[in-house]
Amino acid sequence: MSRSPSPDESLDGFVSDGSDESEEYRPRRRAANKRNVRAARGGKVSLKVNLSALQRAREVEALYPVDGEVEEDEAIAEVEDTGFMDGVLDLSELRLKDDHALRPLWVDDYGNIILEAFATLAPRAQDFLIAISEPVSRPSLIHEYRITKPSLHAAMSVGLETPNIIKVLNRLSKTPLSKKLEKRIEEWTASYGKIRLVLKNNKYYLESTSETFLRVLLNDPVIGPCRVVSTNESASQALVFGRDAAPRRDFDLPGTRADGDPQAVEQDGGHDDEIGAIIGMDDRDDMDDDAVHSFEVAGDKMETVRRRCKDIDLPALEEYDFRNDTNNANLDIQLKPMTVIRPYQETSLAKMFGNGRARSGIIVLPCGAGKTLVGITAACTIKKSTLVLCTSAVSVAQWKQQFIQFSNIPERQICAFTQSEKEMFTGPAGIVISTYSMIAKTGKRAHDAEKVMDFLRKREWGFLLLDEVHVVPADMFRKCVNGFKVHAKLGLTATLVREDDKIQDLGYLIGPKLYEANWMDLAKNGHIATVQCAEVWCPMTPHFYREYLRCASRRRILLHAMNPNKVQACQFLINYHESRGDKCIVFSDNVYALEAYATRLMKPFIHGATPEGERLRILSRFQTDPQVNTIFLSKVGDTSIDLPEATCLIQISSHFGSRRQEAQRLGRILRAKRRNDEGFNAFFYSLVSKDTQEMYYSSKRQGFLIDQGYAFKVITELHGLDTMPDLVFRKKDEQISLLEEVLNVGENAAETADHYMRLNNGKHPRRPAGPQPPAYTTANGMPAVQRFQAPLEHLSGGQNLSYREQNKSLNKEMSREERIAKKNKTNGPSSGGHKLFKKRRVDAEEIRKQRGAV
Ligand SMILES: Nc1ncnc2c1ncn2[C@@H]1O[C@H](COP(=O)(O)OP(=O)(O)OP(=O)(O)O)[C@@H](O)[C@H]1O
Repeated sequence: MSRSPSPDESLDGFVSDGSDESEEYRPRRRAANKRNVRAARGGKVSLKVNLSALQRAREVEALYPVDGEVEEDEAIAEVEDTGFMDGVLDLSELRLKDDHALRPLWVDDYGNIILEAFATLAPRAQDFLIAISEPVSRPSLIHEYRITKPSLHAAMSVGLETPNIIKVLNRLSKTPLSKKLEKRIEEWTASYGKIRLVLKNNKYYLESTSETFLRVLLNDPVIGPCRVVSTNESASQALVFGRDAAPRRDFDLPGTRADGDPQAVEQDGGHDDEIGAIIGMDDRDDMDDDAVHSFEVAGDKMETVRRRCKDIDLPALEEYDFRNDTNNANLDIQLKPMTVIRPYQETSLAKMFGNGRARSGIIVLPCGAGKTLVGITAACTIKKSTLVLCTSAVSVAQWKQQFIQFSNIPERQICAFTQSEKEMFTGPAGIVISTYSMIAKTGKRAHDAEKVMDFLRKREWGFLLLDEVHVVPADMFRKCVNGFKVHAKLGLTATLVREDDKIQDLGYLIGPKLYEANWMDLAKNGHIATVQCAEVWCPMTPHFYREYLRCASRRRILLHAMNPNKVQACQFLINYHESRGDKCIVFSDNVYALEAYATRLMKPFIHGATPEGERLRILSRFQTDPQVNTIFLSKVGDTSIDLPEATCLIQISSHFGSRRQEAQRLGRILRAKRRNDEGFNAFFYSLVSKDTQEMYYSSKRQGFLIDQGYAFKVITELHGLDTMPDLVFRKKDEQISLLEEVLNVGENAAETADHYMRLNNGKHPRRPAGPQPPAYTTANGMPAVQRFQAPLEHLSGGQNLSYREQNKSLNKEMSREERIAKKNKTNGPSSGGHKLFKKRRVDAEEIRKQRGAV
């Protein structure tokens, strides 16, 4: 029987790298290997990787159809580059090592890696893989990773060296690493760290210890012209800039250990130092021993310079030696003594400050895992002026509140720059929090806003914090990164995905991904809630489906959102969960559907047009009032709404295939207060109208969460729904009335379609496979004429009395109630209401008194 090593055990003792194997064993091994792979394919260990490049390419192609053959070529090129073919990672030709059962990895020539997550060594291997590769998919038993150029650069940036990467990978792999992969890793890491981009005295310089590399940049047709040539300097002359101080290795965040200390790694066990090194040891100080050559580059050309450096495989390293920065004033900020950061927050920060400097990059943590505190701790470590950019004014308020809650920053040193607040700090250093749109605004600004912008542009910032960093690649926002003089940048996000291909741009706009937490691990440790996910299939009623097949795509959105069976399913789930004591959020992207559902089911709702005061009132009632257990939210609630009371989420209409939105919505219940109760589960339901395009989009949306290890169950029947009292739209004529209403609302009601068309460059979505609309539609699928036959009373709502009766908005009810309560409070219980009734009340009081006297 094979011996199971303990996780801390050295790999040296029981593992040989297979290179000493004699030729005679090979055929047998190959056969064993093939058997193993066959067994794996048929049994527990499936090597069929569902998200292959080709499949992804097809999915993207289906969503964003592009004419021509270029795409196919690109897909094939990608397949060749990644080694995937028809969804299968072919490892059958590889030779297994003797003790392969003890090793947790399968690694192919292209850097595709499968981790057996159930193996004893899996936790350590996982730490290593997160450092050197991109997590692709991490369900419960088998994880998939991929080594890419940026992932290797990220590994180098946290102090790993090429020989160590190859050595550890080889040790953990069930088969010897191929020479091809070794060569790839060597090539991809060869030029890393040769160039640095530094900001000194408000000017950017490209630096290198090697004059040769610097000359390559100087002579480059793109970077060369970005150089700022001083009057007394010839264009070909590289300027010797001086020596940099040696990097310090003390990482002194409150409550953290000295990760950069080599002794700490030794104490971990000297034999395991290569794996231990990923925690933050850094031996790269060769750049600091030699003279540094540099030249200045124009501040407004930073994006071009960064991108070009990446393209020519000389990525510019951006590290900020904040401890030795005497030019910028220090900010007196530190975490409050009672603030304790969690282990994963500490690990992510160790990646940023592992060598005593601040590395620019991106930290990926699930929603509700506390990214804000990670950002605040980073700011407390750098202790220089900090600029925070987030997505909305609500987030600005939350960041400010959390800075004050977790750190000792005085309120006057922290300012907000939004539509309504235009503050500037006094003194040499401080913190400014603003939104991307505020900064990215083009055109003329108000005088006070322009003054603040001037204040922001003129100074040097020690630290730029970018919340929800996935928005940055959008054309509108990328200038936020380039518009300021910044030393260190940290991007925070839960979902490093976009439906366009711009996410890669973050690599040169911000920096490499420094850390990505595993959602399932955080859930297991109680930092976020455990969620049960389900997709509820709601058949379309015959009337709705007939119209669905006839209508243009914009109208279809409304039809599948307003499907009466879906409304019923929603009502059933709300009732079920409210009776269990859950608090529910129902999400709908479609505002028309949102209002219609909420008014029909008598629940409050919030969307873009809901006034601020009403929003706050509804949210506070949801949190505190046992009578208000369900609210309806449009996409305004996707991010930055902190409702730890919510334990159940129902999605009735969503924004096409957005994986990010699905994850962000799930994030609303990951913060559930009750997450630490024994056996507690939060619930996430997606209601999908069967046999409509929603089915396709729904599976696409789930992609990201499935990769994080969530499993979606499909519910085809809700038991007890038929017998539920007060079930809405039980009668056929009610359903028909609803259909009429849907067909009669303006085109704008299908609001989400516009967004899709924008994404799709103005083209109409492709028709899904299946029944096609009848012949009276035009060539591009639009209906020539829209006719609907119905008796007059249907159109006038004559048959719709029972529907109209409940058609009141609870929002209005709630604000009326609250107004009365407020008046009662100020005027005493017997007063309030209209003055006419006040008079009557006084009269009634008189009469009562007289009766009492009798
Ligand atoms: N170490 C910690 N100690 C105490 N509370 C914490 C800690 N980390 C996070 N929290 C709390 O957890 C909650 C969620 O944190 P936060 O809002 O930063 O999450 P997030 O990751 O930014 O989520 P989202 O992506 O949804 O905005 C907050 O109430 C925050 O105060």
